[in-house]
Amino acid sequence: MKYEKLDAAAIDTLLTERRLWELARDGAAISRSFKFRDFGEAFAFMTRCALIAEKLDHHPEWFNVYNRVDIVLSTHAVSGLSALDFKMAEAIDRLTPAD
Ligand SMILES: C[C@H](O)[C@H](O)[C@H]1CNC2=NC(N)=NC(=O)C2=N1
Repeated sequence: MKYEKLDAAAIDTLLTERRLWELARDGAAISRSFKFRDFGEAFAFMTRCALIAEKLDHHPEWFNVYNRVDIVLSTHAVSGLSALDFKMAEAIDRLTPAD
């Protein structure tokens, strides 16, 4: 397996570098919500996320309504979090100004 399941201590450490994300699903995922001016901006953001997802071969679970995008990251192959989720979160954070 290329990416292994992270333990709670490793997750805690990585979360300190990813302040805008929070643990979800009992520690099996991380999540962050985004708000944009309108649907066009939200969808443009999702398009950029999709390109990252394809590049990393790691795909978000997400929900969009109008200007809101909720993202949940989890590694299905390990039924929990792997380093790839944090790599993806970091890349997504770089798309948006810190809010
Ligand atoms: C075959 C392919 O590499 C796998 O199915 C990838 C695709 N994208 C993925 N995305 C996520 N979030 N978790 C996975 O385990 C995963 N696996």
